[in-house]
Amino acid sequence: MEIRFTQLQCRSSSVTMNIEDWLIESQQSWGVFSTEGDLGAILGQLLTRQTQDNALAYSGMLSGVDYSQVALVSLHEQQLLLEQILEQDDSEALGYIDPNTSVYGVIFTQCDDHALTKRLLEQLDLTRLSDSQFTQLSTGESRRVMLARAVATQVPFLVLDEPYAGLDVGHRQALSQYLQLLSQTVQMLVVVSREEDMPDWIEHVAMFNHGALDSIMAKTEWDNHPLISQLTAQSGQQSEDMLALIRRHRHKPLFANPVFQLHNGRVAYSDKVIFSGVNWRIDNGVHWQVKGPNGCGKSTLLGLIFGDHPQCYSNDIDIFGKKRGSGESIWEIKKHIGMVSSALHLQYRVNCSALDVIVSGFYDSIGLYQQPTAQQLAIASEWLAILHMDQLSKTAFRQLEYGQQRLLLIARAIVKQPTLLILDEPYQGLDYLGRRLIKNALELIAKEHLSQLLYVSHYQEDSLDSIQHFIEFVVNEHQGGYLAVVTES
Ligand SMILES: Nc1ncnc2c1ncn2[C@@H]1O[C@H](COP(=O)(O)OP(=O)(O)OP(=O)(O)O)[C@@H](O)[C@H]1O
Repeated sequence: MEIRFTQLQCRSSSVTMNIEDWLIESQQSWGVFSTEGDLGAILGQLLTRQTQDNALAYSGMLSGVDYSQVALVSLHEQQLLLEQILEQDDSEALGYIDPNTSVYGVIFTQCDDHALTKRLLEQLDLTRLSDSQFTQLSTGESRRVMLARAVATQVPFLVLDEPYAGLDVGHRQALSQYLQLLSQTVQMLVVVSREEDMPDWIEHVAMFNHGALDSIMAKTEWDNHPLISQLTAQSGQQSEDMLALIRRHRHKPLFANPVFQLHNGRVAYSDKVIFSGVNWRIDNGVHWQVKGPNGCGKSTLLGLIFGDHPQCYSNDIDIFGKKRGSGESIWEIKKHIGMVSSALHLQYRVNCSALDVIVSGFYDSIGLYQQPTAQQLAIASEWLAILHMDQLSKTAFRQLEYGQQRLLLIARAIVKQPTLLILDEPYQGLDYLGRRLIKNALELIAKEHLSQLLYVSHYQEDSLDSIQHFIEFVVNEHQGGYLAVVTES
């Protein structure tokens, strides 16, 4: 497909995309790097016209696209599929699991071809999850299923918006090799917001700065581009502003040690043990990073702390000086925890305004059902200004882009300055600047002990200097599943 953008302008809620002239020649694959705004979402929508009734308006010219021959992989698409399955889920009424919603099913329905489905399962390391329900997968597992689904459509052009988001190091490498092979037969636009996610095999890079196509270059030229260091300095200032806001509203909750303790933790689903023999003690003031490959149980472990995992009562847990299951109120515990995760993002399916989302952090609610105080509203408005979202204060959460939603959920978690701040892959969907901003802010929060961090990220570059304690899941050779090793650096 030969696609040409000429004097094209297109507006989304985060950014206005401007392209003077860009030619994607037939059989070329491109890497797209964007500093700000959800460029992947805009390009994806333009090239698929996926929302025909509500197609994204643009001025200028876009020629050469055969919309029916383009498939899109994005976090937004993933969220939509999950929502769709959850809404239609009548497995309880049916008394059996709908085969179309298994991993195999969601891929097979795209191609109606058993041999291709099996091949994709193997190529994307999904064979062992073939019968699992799509809605029960971990973040990295779902990401790979979304890729397999797109490839299963067998269209000649793929838009991959942040395809590496949520994948562990091993799966990122494997995916890069897989995409390189695929690029021999399928054209791709690979949109990334992390420098190191730009695939080595990509030959052409389009660099967008503040929404405008800034330059087109060979990959070697891009590797040494000076824009990156300028951007880093810019986001540093914004994070300082954020910290000033947090410091002003500082308060100090006190719990005796240990803040949390898990004795011989174990989580299993019928025939499958996820982890066992996990002992973990969290003391005051110590920040932790949870590590391990996709599917090892990181989110599950954090769910045991937060209290929303069904097996938290079958485990021996002490939290904030109380034994879990001893009649403690779950709300009393949640009051001291701020949480950001893909599961929470999926749960946040209410249609309140951007401002209300941040305010809801004071009440630990999904949506806002109480009359906030003037002070709470003022703090939430300051957060919106720091996130450059003050114009969107009244915009409904669900109308915002995935990355903007994620920024609001991060602010929602931080706003009450919880004792424990649980950040389970917080940067998913954030653009380059958003990620820098949040990472700097988290580093400062940790350094000043404004909250105690429990942190998950698969990227080495996301490591926070203030985190020196690690709990890492490794394969349990003897008993199956994973066990956890605690280390200090
Ligand atoms: N209800 C369930 N039934 C069966 N398996 C489940 C269920 N819920 C979760 N799992 C499995 O539990 C495992 C652990 O999931 P979890 O989300 O904790 O992984 P993770 O380490 O956070 O992974 P990632 O790095 O991909 O985010 C996954 O393999 C997932 O498929």
